[in-house]
Amino acid sequence: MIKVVNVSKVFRTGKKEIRALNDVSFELEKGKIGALVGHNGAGKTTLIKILSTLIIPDSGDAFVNGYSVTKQEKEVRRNIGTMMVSERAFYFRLSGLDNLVFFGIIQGLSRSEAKRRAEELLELVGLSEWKNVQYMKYSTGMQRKLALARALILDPPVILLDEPTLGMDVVSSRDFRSLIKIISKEKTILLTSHNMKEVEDLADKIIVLKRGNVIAQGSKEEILSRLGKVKVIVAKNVPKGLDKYVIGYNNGTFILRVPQDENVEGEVLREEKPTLEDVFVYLMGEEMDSTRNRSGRGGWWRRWGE
Ligand SMILES: Nc1ncnc2c1ncn2[C@@H]1O[C@H](COP(=O)(O)OP(=O)(O)OP(=O)(O)O)[C@@H](O)[C@H]1O
Repeated sequence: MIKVVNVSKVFRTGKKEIRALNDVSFELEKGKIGALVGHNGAGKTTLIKILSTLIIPDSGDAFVNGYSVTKQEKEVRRNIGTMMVSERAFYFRLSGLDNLVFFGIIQGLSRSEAKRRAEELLELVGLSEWKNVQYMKYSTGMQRKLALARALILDPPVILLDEPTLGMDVVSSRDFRSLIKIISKEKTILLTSHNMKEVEDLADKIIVLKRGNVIAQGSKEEILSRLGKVKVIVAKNVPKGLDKYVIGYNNGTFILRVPQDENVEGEVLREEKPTLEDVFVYLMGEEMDSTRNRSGRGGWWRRWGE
């Protein structure tokens, strides 16, 4: 179980203050998969780091299996397995098996226990055939699987995964998602992702962060209910503020996926139920434009069309 209670975190660099998390609260029950979503810099990794006891919140507290991240760090560490996005801890010249045995031993297992557990986990993540191959020869997908195996070494009840399928090809990421589902039956899993299809496929609960604030949370159905239908429109012009809904551009005409009640002049091709991606774009508001168009000259399609 994970419980986050009024967590805030401000980073200070020189005179600049960045409010990475602002009064964030949510709960995730045992056996559930939670997904933290939000634009770049929304605060997802900061929250994962707080839950991993890598950084301390300025205020509020979070609980992992009932243990406080601010007061019971050791207990929290025994209850979590983490897989961070920038994974540099593995030894490149050691095999997958030797890497896992090493991490088992430094986490307190005897050599024989570590070997037994490593073999078991390599089987689980589908790397048995590659166990004696050096880590540096592993593909991105294999490296990520090994990182997941390492997170599971002590069989912790809570698993934290920061962008677990980043950089993986379609088949590997689908494979990895199946693995996450298998593991989740016994555990609480919190992951971050920018891939809305992945979130749709995996998450029992979705927590949407925007500039460090939780702006929506709930089941997939609850999040989807934030938006009525969407319409796909071919239009000659994009009304101000609706740039984020453009999905295509061709010879001076735009294709938009917009919430049904938005007023856009054009030909409506079809109306559809919204996807999570639609709701995400809708909820993110001007954030999408500011992250996509740093030039301030409008979307890629505008620049392309100029
Ligand atoms: N150690 C740090 N020092 C200063 N600022 C930081 C630090 N870590 C994070 N930040 C800032 O805090 C904000 C939240 O960052 P965070 O990495 O949590 O976002 P994120 O949602 O994980 O983003 P992304 O999707 O790009 O990984 C950002 O503005 C980031 O620049």
